[in-house]
Amino acid sequence: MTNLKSKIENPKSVVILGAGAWGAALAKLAQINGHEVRLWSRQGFETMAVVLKDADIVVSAISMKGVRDVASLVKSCPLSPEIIFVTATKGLDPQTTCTPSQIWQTEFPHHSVVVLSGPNLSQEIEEELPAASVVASKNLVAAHQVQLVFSSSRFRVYTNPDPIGVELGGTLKNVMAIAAGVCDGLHLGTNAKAALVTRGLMEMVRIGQILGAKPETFYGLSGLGDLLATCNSPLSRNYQVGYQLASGKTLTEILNTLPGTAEGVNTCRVLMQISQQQHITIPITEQVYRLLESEVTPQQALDELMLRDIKPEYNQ
Ligand SMILES: NC(=O)c1ccc[n+]([C@@H]2O[C@H](COP(=O)([O-])OP(=O)(O)OC[C@H]3O[C@@H](n4cnc5c(N)ncnc54)[C@H](O)[C@@H]3O)[C@@H](O)[C@H]2O)c1
Ligand SMILES: O=P(O)(O)OC[C@H](O)CO
Repeated sequence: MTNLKSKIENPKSVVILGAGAWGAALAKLAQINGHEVRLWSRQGFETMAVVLKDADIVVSAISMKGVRDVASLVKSCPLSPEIIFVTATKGLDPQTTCTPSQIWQTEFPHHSVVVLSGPNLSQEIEEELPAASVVASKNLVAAHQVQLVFSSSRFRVYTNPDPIGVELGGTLKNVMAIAAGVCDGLHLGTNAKAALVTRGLMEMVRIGQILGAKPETFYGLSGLGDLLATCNSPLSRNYQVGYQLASGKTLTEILNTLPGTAEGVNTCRVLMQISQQQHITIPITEQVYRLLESEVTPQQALDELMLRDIKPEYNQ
């Protein structure tokens, strides 16, 4: 354990890849702590090689669709063998169904990869409201280094030894946030929302266990915590997708005006591939998928869920 008051004895050179909402908020957190921070974006003027020079920690806050290309670009640059990679993306690769940390670890097998995830709506972080998050890695020394970079009196960071669980907690909840937006958009009430989020958490645990996560991780900040934040906040882009679908807008109309990325749309499609390959029962995700594909209306999706076979609570 480290006393926060004595923390900035060793400032790091931190590179943030992606200057979107989350990249900018993470850059601010590290800067406030006295670290040297450089931001790379595909619209920027500096080359990746120049930005990465002398970096200690490289944080990816790129949307899922860009992770593979950006990781290969980083690989083409000269790098110190000591660099720690941090991934803050909440998505799944549609081609391989891999998580972002699996992509980074495959590209950089000899480097430590740390997952950063938690209930972290970027606008609230930018406003310096208090929040907590998790850094997870098989290498807990590396996770602790990243914990020191971001921890402050406004941002409390915990370490965790289950990177795939922490990563999937943040990724799978985006699909549930779309469903929660629909629930609120249809004015279904507090009981319905509680049922949806609780059953959604069970669905997340079921998928997560098959993909190698520890079930208990989903009851922490990156699973339950992020569900509570994202399923209840109009600041969440995923929640907004669901809310606006319930009001009758098409997905194309919604995505055309959404500020930034709603990863749950792509994640839902990838989860349908995984559930078919692995025979996992994911009824809420399936209805969100059918809604996104315009196969059902929000009301029909609700009816399908309510009229499923009755069963014990702790059984599929
Ligand atoms: N905004 C939040 O509150 C928040 C919080 C935690 C995690 N996240 C996650 O962080 C990731 C980024 O979210 P965001 O809110 O910053 O999204 P954003 O849309 O604001 O920014 C996305 C960033 O990715 C870059 N990008 C996209 N495709 C790219 C490509 N092909 N090549 C290079 N760069 C590319 C964009 O240029 C931009 O810098 C998402 O996976 C999201 O789920 C977001
Ligand atoms: O705006 P969203 O829906 O991508 O949510 C942002 C973060 O994941 C909340 O933790």
